[in-house]
Amino acid sequence: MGIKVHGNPFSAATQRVLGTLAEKGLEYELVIIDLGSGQQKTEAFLKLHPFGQVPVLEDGDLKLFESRAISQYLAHTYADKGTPLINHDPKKMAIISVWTEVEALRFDPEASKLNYELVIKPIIGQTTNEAIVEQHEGKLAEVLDVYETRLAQSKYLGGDSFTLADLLHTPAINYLIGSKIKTLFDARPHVSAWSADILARPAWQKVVALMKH
Ligand SMILES: N[C@@H](CCC(=O)N[C@@H](CS)C(=O)NCC(=O)O)C(=O)O
Repeated sequence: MGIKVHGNPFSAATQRVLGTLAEKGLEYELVIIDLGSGQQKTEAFLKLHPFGQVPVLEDGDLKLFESRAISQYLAHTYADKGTPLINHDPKKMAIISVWTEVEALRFDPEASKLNYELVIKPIIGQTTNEAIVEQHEGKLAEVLDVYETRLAQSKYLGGDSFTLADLLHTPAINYLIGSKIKTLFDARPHVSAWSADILARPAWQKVVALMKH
């Protein structure tokens, strides 16, 4: 039995997993879950994901949820395939882990709220709350100041090469860059160059192509 992803090509969390699979050059089947109709909350789907969200990964008899845990699993299990997203040296891996934690705990809380207000709400016919945007824009700017300093010293967040630490950011940055928040990236030359670099990767472009079908 091959790899199966239950998700939606427009979901940033699903895209994290699809981006990892693409970097690893792994074949998979994407089972589309219709989030608009609430398919993720059906009894059948709750058996795969107890919180009723996407993505879910099935690899043989292993079933996983949480996109970052799935990406970690793929990076470790298929370490010798495609792009090496982790490092076997414990110190180098620790630095990658610092930045995967920063993504989850500092970057994403701001980025996902901004994406909800600026990207998702217009799609689902709701009005953007500008006060919420302003609040999280300020917080994201503070986070990106730290990234600017880091990326002035290191080509990628986790070190000299592209790793999971960079990859996990790609879906949210892809959406943010298409919104007015792009100015926060443009104002920081190293962040701007890094974002352009990770968005141009052929593996990410494969994920983008799935949104156009
Ligand atoms: N921390 C989770 C977040 C998953 C998540 O928020 N999924 C969204 C799509 S990006 C979802 O399923 N939304 C529908 C819902 O919550 O009902 C992960 O990284 O997998």
